Amino acid sequence: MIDQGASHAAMVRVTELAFNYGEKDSRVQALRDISFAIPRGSTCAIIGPSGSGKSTLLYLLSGLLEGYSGQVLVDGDRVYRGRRETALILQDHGLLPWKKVWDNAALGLDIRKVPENIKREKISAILKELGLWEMKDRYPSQLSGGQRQRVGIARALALDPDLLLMDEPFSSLDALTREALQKQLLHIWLKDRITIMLVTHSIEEAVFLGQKIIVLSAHPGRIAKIVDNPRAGTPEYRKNQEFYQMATGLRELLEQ
Ligand SMILES: Nc1ncnc2c1ncn2[C@@H]1O[C@H](COP(=O)(O)OP(=O)(O)OP(=O)(O)O)[C@@H](O)[C@H]1O
Repeated sequence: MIDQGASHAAMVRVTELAFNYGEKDSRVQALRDISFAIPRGSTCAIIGPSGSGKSTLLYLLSGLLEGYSGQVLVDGDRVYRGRRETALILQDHGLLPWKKVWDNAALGLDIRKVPENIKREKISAILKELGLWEMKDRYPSQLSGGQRQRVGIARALALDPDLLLMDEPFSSLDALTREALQKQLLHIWLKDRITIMLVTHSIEEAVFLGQKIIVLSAHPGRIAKIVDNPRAGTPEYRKNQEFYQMATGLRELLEQ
């Protein structure tokens, strides 16, 4: 009998996932034997060396990549391209340079033809929450990297996602801006309890944000370890001894 209850408890459930790019001679085995479950409303960081399949895994979870073997369930259903409640934020934020901050943030709602009054209310609230209200009439070229990233986050949140997938969202930012945005993300998570999965190269970021940390190894990408990190998401964690122990343990694992 299929255990429906167990499937639904997890927001994301991946079982024996494998994925290759290309065919025959040009085949690249990107992922193999990947199994994990992410509880609804929790956070997960995916970390691993270059080429270990982190981005590939995120694209599979978003439904952008198909042709995998194994099972990928999102909210109990087989993953599919265009799931409305899944938001994917890529490294370049995907902002349109010719549109102002307001219109960039509203893009997803425009595509979905959301009525003007609802759109206005929603975008106003989100821009204010993310500290972008004063910049609503600027173009992306007139923003800092951190502000641009926040517009990308605003656009994603406007769609009321239940699953937020982020590919190295803060990698191009300086340390202080990065920490400020990490805190802002936590604030949103605590308020809305969205399930968040993010790919990162930063061990500290993974420990600070990921209640579960999936560590991948390379060639092909496999799970090296899944670490439970229940204190992630608490603002004071970064200053704590446990934080350093967790980060040191992960560093040793990645250096093996
Ligand atoms: N479009 C593609 N065609 C063929 N091979 C690809 C393609 N995209 C990625 N790969 C290969 O698949 C493997 C996993 O790539 P992926 O980008 O998912 O890794 P990653 O862990 O995100 O890497 P990085 O940390 O460098 O961004 C790598 O060996 C990569 O060369």
